[in-house]
Amino acid sequence: MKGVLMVNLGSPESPTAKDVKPYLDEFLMDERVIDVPNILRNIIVRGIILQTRPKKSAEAYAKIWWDEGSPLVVISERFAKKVSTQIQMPVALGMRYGKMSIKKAMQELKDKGVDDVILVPLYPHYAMSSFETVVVKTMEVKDEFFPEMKITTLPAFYKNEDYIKVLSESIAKHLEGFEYDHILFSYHGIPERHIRKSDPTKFHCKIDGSCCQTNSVAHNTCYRHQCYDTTERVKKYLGLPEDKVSVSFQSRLPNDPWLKPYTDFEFERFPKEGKKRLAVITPAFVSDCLETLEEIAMEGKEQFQEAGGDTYKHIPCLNDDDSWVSVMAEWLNNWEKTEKLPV
Ligand SMILES: C=CC1=C(C)c2cc3[nH]c(cc4nc(cc5[nH]c(cc1n2)c(C)c5CCC(=O)O)C(CCC(=O)O)=C4C)c(C)c3C=C
Ligand SMILES: [Fe+2]
Ligand SMILES: [Fe+2]
Repeated sequence: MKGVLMVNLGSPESPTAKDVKPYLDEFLMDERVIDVPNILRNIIVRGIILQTRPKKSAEAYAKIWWDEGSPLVVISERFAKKVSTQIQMPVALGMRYGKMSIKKAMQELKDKGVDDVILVPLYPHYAMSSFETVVVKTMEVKDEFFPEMKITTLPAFYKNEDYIKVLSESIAKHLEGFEYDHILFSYHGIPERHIRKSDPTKFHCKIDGSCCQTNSVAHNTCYRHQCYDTTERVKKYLGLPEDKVSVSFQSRLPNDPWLKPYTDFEFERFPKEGKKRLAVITPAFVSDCLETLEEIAMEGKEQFQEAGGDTYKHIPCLNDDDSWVSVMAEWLNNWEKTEKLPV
């Protein structure tokens, strides 16, 4: 019997340094997130980052935490539940990091008689630190604990027409009545090195956009290409003027060059260029989370207004929007016809 395994990133158990520390430890010790040799990763993560970051992160989480728990987890649960009412197979939700593990979710499916799993990484774009690590981890869990299970995966849906339509229409709805000078598409950043590592041709990706018009298999795994592609498609769908839309990348750790332009630098720049009414959309995430609710909706607004900006609007992620739920249900109900990740 078929069943659906949805996987999102995960969150700490509570917004306290005590719970943030083990969560960040598991997350940042992932070799696809901090991709340096194990000994060096140990030094960077355990010797440096985890010495101070858990306290700072816990304070940030506390600002956005809901009575029901972490927004990312609660929203993912609502989404999975709504989708399950529109399809004829069991749905389980797992997280790549933290206590709501992929193993627990797979066990839940197995207990319901599922042996044919549709894996849905809840990321629109492919990155080794998001989509790829979910697929690899799920395969490891399958091989170790559920060898009899078959797994097929929904590919990154960044250019899928149904997705672009619901994303665009959600943006349009939230923009109603908001006069803006500019719309910023702010995506989660990744180190530039990750783009080169994910390029199967090893020479295509130039990280400056000059390669993106040349057809290449590299685009199937190029996070930067896919972020710009989503933006172009939404721009076209909504007929947004070229000069009123741009892309940036948020959230980075020090030392490495990360994808540019950096979102916080853009917040400083726009008011100086007369762009004083700003809307920000965060399409790397399907669910609102720390990175959108704190970094963009709170910190970003403050940075923009301190730099001379006037009105500011963070457009929510798709979350458990009914049209988005219907699109996902449609993909799953028509799984035979839905595009699958090649194995
Ligand atoms: C090397 C570090 C990181 C990479 C690479 C990275 C990629 C990446 N992350 C997401 C999605 C999310 N990240 C979130 C939080 C978060 N991310 C990093 C680091 C990297 N992410 C850190 C240290 C944190 C924690 C924040 C903090 O403590 O300061 C979240 C939010 C989680 C939540 O509970 O709300 C999401 C979602 C993607 C999609 C991605 C690659 C494209
Ligand atoms: Fe992240
Ligand atoms: Fe490219």
